[in-house]
Amino acid sequence: MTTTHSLLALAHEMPKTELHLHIEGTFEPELMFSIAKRNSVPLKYQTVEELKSAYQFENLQDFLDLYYQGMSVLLKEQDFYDLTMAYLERVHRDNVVHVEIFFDPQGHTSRNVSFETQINGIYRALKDGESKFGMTFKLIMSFLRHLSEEDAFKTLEQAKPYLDWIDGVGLDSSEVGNPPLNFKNVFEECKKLGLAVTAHAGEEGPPEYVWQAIDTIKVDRIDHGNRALEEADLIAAIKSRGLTLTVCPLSNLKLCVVSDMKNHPIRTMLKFGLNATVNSDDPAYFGGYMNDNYTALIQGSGISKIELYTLACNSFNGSWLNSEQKSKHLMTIKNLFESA
Ligand SMILES: Nc1ncnc2[nH]cnc12
Ligand SMILES: [Zn+2]
Repeated sequence: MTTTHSLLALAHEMPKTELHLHIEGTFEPELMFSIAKRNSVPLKYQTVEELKSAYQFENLQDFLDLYYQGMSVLLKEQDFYDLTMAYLERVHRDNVVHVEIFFDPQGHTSRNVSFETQINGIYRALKDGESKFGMTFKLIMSFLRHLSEEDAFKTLEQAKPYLDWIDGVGLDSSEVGNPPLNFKNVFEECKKLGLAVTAHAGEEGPPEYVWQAIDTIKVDRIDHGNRALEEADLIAAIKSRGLTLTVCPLSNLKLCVVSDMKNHPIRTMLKFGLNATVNSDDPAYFGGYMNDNYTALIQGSGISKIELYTLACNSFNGSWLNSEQKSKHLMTIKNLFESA
């Protein structure tokens, strides 16, 4: 018999990949205070505890306001390196073996921190993480959807010298009122440049935004996708195209996208045959990294061993690893589940 205890052990032990992670959302208050101090940037909060007590959100925008405030202490290449390395060290302990991380260039260039400064720090940490932990990675540049498409094009120009380091592009920030359609041309250009494409859709925004992401932007993956479950035709379209959904349980709870883990839609997604995966989104703000997300799902929504196995496989299948790398990890997972 599979007990909750043995499922938790399996979930923690199995190799994992994280496909939906904003590096700026891994900024732990302790590190934020230490970087703020060395850069002589004042913070609105006096102590770590005071800052943490502000992490009460009623919706996505409440969180984004704090998220942009937090990242404003990142000024130098070393700051981006330290932020990224702290995340890699943390998730290495969760048996994460591959990461595909977002960064938000416009959140920094808007404060006169150059694209070069950001990417040099992030990429150097990712390369060091690869040598130190054997952790492979992909880097995804995300456009802020509350800004214009023109601004996104400017960012793409800044990225051009670094395209060898960038695997894909994403679309994030305030969803409602900022549909994927507004970014049709810039994503077309990104596709021509050979970049993979993903977009946040259906986190708070309506099913129509998910349609736009798949039909107009022609995404390779959907970030969140919760509200796709409101339309049977949309579920069928996502399924027939074999698109992966990068679902974020603790994020959904913290941002009131779901009211209780008991009602989390991930099991429904699996029942419909959708390729749902588990991810942490902004772990420093939402109360947990990868294993915490699995723990919350196992304890809260009662997922079974076969569902856990499907989630583990979906993550590698939905990653941008090559087929040989995928097969290697999938075999490890299969052996682990068979012997458990
Ligand atoms: N959950 C989220 N949704 C949209 N934009 C984000 N930026 C960081 N986290 C985000
Ligand atoms: Zn996100």
